[in-house]
Amino acid sequence: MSITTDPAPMAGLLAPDDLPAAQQPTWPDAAALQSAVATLATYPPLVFAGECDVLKTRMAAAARGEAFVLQGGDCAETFAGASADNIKNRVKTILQMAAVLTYGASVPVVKVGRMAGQYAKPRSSDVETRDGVTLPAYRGDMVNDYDFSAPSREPDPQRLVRGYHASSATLNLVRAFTTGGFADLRYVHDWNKGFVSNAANARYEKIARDIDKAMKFMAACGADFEAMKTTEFFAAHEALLLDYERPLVRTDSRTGELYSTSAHFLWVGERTRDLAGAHIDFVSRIRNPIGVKVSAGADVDDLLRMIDALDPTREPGRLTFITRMGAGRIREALPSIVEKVTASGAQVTWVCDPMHGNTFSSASGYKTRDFEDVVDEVRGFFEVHQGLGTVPGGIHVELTGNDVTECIGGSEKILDADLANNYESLCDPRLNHQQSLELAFLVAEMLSRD
Ligand SMILES: O=C[C@H](O)[C@H](O)COP(=O)(O)O
Ligand SMILES: C=C(OP(=O)(O)O)C(=O)O
Ligand SMILES: [Mn+2]
Repeated sequence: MSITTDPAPMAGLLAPDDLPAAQQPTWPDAAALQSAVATLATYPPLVFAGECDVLKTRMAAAARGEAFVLQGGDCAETFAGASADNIKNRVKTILQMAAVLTYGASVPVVKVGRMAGQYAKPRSSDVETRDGVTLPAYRGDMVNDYDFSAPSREPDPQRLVRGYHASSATLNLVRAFTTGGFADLRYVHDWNKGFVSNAANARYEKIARDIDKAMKFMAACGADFEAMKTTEFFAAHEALLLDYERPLVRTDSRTGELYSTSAHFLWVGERTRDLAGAHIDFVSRIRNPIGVKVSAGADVDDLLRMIDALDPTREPGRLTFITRMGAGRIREALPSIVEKVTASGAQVTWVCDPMHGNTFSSASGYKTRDFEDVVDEVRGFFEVHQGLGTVPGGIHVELTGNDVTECIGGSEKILDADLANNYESLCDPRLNHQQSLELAFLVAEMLSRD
């Protein structure tokens, strides 16, 4: 593994001032911003270039149908939420989902957390009005505070530095969990402990028993379990806040190439994927595996130009299209996009985000999603790819390991009236632990039929 510590040539190269950058905060104090950016530029990398290259090979395998990508985590991480319990529950949930998928569909699962950097949010509106008072919108903990007061909502560049430290602490714990024995497949039962018992847990227990049995059988046959003691786990977030991302780019000492060291995988969101904009320009300059969100309204010629800009050499695993079309539109909108992209010879990894096209405001006023729509969009995704003979490479889900009530439906039958019970998200509604496991069981069935 290479250590990438050389500061990137920042001037000019990574910060062309002339490109429009959507969804950036208006920092009130230019000198304070300069100082925060300069501080970030001196910090050590959070991830290494060699790890990003490994993830690229995993994404390439998923594009060929030899692996399946599971990306999951909060819509918006918060500094206060970066606690040991929250992080552990999220990691356990992803490990459980991966076990269900691997066991159910006999396919390796590439585990990627929306974690350790998912602190900035694009918003539909720059402002929020409550009881006649209008303030800047909350843009994530790396920009401002959710509390509804003028000082809290003012963007504070010191939050970029806090974001780095929170990401570093989170990633440290994730690495400890996934390489320090906790992710050992022989402890597959333990990942279920501490969660309230429910139908999905019970179903998981059954799979865990089967895995246990298989492991004991293999142990009796003299199998070597060394490789099962740890698991690969990658970090990802939206490359939104350029004042955070640019100073964390480093030169890989092996190759002289530039890498983002803020995460293994970065994606550009639906609201910032302007071909002529600063975000696409930024990710075109780094060598990490990258993603772009694609809505039902995406123009396919735009996407083809994007492929040329981001993956001119057609490098396997380099580019992922994360489609987020909505359950009602995916079956009509996705086929022509996949067809034309495939016909162009490009080899992108197709991942389904069944969350962002299915958000609505409930009668009680909460932003929510119906579990049925989430499942239906994934089903549509599989149907389209099966119909075209292309590869459904993974899913990208907003989830938490906690017992929240943010999305309606699922076998617990969460209703609109239940949303108030435990709605914690500061941005979009997440699947709770049980809904996440249920989704994994359903996707395992779709995958094994594929
Ligand atoms: O997570 C995605 C976006 O940031 C989010 O959906 C925007 O939400 P808004 O429409 O409430 O601004
Ligand atoms: C902002 C997000 O999604 P999108 O860009 O697809 O709207 C997100 O993933 O939280
Ligand atoms: Mn979101």
